[in-house]
Amino acid sequence: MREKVIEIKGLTKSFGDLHVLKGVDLDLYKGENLVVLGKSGTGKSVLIKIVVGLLTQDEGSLKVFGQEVNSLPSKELDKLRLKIGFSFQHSALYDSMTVRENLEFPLVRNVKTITESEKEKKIHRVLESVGLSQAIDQMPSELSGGQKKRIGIARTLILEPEIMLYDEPTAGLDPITCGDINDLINQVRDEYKTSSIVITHDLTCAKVTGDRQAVLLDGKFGAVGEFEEVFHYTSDDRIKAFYDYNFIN
Ligand SMILES: Nc1ncnc2c1ncn2[C@@H]1O[C@H](COP(=O)(O)OP(=O)(O)OP(=O)(O)O)[C@@H](O)[C@H]1O
Repeated sequence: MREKVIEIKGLTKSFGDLHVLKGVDLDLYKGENLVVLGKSGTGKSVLIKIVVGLLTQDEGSLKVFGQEVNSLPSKELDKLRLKIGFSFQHSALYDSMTVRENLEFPLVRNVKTITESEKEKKIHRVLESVGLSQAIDQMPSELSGGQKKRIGIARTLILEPEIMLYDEPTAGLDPITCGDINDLINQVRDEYKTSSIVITHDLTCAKVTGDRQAVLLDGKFGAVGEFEEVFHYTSDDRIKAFYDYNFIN
């Protein structure tokens, strides 16, 4: 049986009278890219924030690597968080730092004992992985939107997380650059053996990167499965509408 790296059961989350998650069940399997789709405001980011511990659920269970996150002591929780890389929508590079310094930052902050040569090795490896070795001494302002996304992904990858969370990785990019980022997401899965959740509104990104798709509808996952299964054989008008309004290759 395939190993589950994240196991979510009956998760609920409300903000006052706003019931955002109403009993979410979802599993992430080792080595897969799982795409999470859903209309704006359906709670995709809330779900991801619960997974990384930025928010706490009201009810339900969240296990990461078999450990119930809520019952972990804070030291253990910190260790677990290091295994999860969160690639933000706005890659949030530090504008006053070079690419090298941006990549060094998470290492210095999170890895207590690291030698200069180990640091250099890691920086060069991730830059090579994202195809931007030549940008090492550039400032973020000198990079294109797609290059900034790549460096953002490199900065997350440098800690070698076992789980990657991508929040709208192709938002705001032209279709060609979107294609490059989609390829990179698949390359990261294969090269770093990551298990990933990809949040997107972009169905081309979903189709290209997703081993499985999960559609969040009214606080629960309405459909989970392979792309064809979810979008071509659905009888749910909400999922059909989602498909019809997207451009698909
Ligand atoms: N900290 C918070 N306090 C109160 N309400 C919140 C909070 N975080 C999220 N919400 C609400 O929860 C709902 C879901 O928000 P969320 O950001 O998860 O949506 P989303 O599906 O990621 O949307 P989008 O696709 O537009 O990013 C929204 O109505 C939002 O206003």
